[in-house]
Amino acid sequence: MGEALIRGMLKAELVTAEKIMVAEPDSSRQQYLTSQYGIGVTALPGELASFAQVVILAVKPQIMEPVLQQYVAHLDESHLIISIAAGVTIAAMEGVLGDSARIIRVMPNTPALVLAGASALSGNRRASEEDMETAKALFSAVGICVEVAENLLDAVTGLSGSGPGYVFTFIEAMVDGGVLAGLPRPVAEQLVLQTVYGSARLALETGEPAAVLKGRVTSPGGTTITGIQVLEEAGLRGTVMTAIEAATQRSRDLGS
Ligand SMILES: NC(=O)C1=CN([C@@H]2O[C@H](COP(=O)(O)OP(=O)(O)OC[C@H]3O[C@@H](n4cnc5c(N)ncnc54)[C@H](O)[C@@H]3O)[C@@H](O)[C@H]2O)C=CC1
Ligand SMILES: O=C(O)[C@@H]1CCC=N1
Repeated sequence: MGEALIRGMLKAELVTAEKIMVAEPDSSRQQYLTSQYGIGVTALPGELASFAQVVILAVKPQIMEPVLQQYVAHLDESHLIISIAAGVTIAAMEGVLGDSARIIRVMPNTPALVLAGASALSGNRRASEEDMETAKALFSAVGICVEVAENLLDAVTGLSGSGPGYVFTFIEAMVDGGVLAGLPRPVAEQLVLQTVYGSARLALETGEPAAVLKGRVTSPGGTTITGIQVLEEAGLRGTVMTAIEAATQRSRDLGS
């Protein structure tokens, strides 16, 4: 996800490559990032802290605490700390960095890579209005960005953070359905991706509720309502809701 943000921010021309440095312990990843994006790389927390005014934490939640311990001696109130880690609370980060740290949590998603991300953020009391505007500018450059209360970030993670995973699973299933109906897979893939893209654009650009837009597809006694009946009988809606609640709970568990 960190790389998606790098690519998105460079593509949005929000920052130039020389303004970005990545702390990455894996030397092969270091070489890849430098050659791919022309950005600075280091394995040294001190070098990163000296270079950056905004530090984006994009390591897995399971290792956030030990990683913060590596940085605590190098970070101070001059740094804006932005974490994209699922579940890791501001309080947990303040527990390592101290309660004078300026911390903002953001939950983005991978479409940020093509400037179509969905992010939500929440800051601690030390994060100034300017800090919040900085974070909003960073993540608005790669999609939409909304502010929520921190206790809703688990729901954001379960919904839009993980959401591309649900959508890609549905896309896979639709493509397989097209193949089952006799279409060559490449043709089915092309049609499915455009259908999902077009449907999302139709909803975004008309602002009409999904139920209304669905109504315009479901001809009486037609094919669509026949297919939807199967989805409803299989409990599609309830299953999707349960999946999002389960992912939300996983986010809570990662933070506990
Ligand atoms: N993958 C996604 O769609 C999203 C992920 N996130 C969050 O982003 C974070 C990263 O997730 P992924 O990108 O999926 O994991 P990842 O494993 O692809 O990336 C984590 C990166 O951290 C690096 N790393 C490990 N130890 C390090 C250290 N000591 N110092 C610096 N870098 C270190 C790894 O080399 C790796 O490149 C997680 O906290 C996740 O919750 C948030 C939103 C969406
Ligand atoms: O699956 C995960 O834990 C990460 C956080 C949201 C999307 N991917």
